[in-house]
Amino acid sequence: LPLLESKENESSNIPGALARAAINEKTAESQMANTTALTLEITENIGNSSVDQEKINETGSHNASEKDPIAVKENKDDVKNRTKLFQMPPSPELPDLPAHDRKANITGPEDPYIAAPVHRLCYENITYVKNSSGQNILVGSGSFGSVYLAMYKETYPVIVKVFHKHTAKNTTKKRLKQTFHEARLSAMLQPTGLLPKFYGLVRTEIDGEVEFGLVHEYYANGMTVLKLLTDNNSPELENGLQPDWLQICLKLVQSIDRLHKEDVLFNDIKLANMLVDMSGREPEVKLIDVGSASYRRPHMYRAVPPEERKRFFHLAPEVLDDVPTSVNSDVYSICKALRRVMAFKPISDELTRYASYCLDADPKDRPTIPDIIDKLHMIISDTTDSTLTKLLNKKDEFEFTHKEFLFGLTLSPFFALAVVVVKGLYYRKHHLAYKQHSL
Ligand SMILES: Nc1ncnc2c1ncn2[C@@H]1O[C@H](COP(=O)(O)OP(=O)(O)OP(=O)(O)O)[C@@H](O)[C@H]1O
Repeated sequence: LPLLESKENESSNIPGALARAAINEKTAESQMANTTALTLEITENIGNSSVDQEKINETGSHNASEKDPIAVKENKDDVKNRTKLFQMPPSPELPDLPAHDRKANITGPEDPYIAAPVHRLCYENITYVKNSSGQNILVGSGSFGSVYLAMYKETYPVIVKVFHKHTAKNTTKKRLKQTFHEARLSAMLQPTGLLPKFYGLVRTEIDGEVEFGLVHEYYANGMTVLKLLTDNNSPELENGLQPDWLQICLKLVQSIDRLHKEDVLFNDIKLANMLVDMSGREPEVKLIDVGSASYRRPHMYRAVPPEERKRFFHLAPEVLDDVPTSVNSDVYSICKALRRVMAFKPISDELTRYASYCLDADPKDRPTIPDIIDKLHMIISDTTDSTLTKLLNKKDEFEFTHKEFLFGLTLSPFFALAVVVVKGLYYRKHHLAYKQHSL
């Protein structure tokens, strides 16, 4: 999520590929007003009574009922704010979403940012998972929101991301805009598989606060790349094997490449914003937190004073100087992430050198993402060759021989047994590692 407030940016400032998509927002907005494409769809099979409980009518008051704790608890100010922000339709549909989100430049009602369906989920289908003391389980918490664990239709583990209420810079209006921007991007990017599955939006009540929450698949037990890198006790390492960090790096860069192909800048690339699933043959990386991402336009971070810059170590220096974000600034953040991985797991000096060179370079001299992908492919093939040779030698070194056993036996049966056990364990470890690398 944006750690800083973004500023409205003139479309004339949009560089390169993004500029071609810049449109007259006003035209698009008026088009939007006449189309139903803007309304969020309800695909849930909810009966009329649930619909009534969920809907907000034109006058902005809730159809409160005993079964609707949210409606009962909503205070007048919230209702007024929401009514002002949206034209509430007298139907089960969610209110129209503002089309003019400042982080998106849409081309018209058919634009995927608008046309991708954002499903509205019935809150009755969301059950929060509680800990032993009866509190909701908090999967994670960031500067802008809290992420809770829940079950969807009592079957699918999901997370519900709810934005923090009323901080100085987080008014109801901004929060809703932010929620809907993230919802639209998540829906639009579903076909790419870059994000965990997005189920939709739910009106929810968390710790007495009424909000719209974003509902996503609970992916990889919430294991971020950063956590995997720093947490030695993570279950993924139980089999004694190290994750294939170069593959993870490659997947990470490929994800951003794919994102750019959808005309989306991530603008907040860091290892904490990537989940990694280690359960398959290859690691799978998914992006989370597209709150700062921008569609067909750059994002503007407010200039950050030097003493505060440490907090934004992952962002390109120029964007902290009021320059709009770009493909180049995403490249900087990618290289920062790669160097961070190498700082924890110094597997390849070449990658460390390459990432450092990218960070030093002038924004326009930074390599392109395809350059980085090529480089990673090269490093992976070189490293795999040398790793395989090393592993093969190690495997052979621990291979158990009859001679050793007989020799051990002449000394002591216990000693022979100890040799068998110790060598067997080592052999198994190196054999597994060899197998993993040679696949
Ligand atoms: N789909 C998901 N599956 C599992 N865990 C998730 C998922 N989405 C988020 N999380 C967990 O919740 C944490 C916070 O999520 P997220 O980054 O979206 O919040 P945020 O408030 O936007 O954070 P920040 O703005 O500080 O980067 C993540 O670090 C991750 O551990």
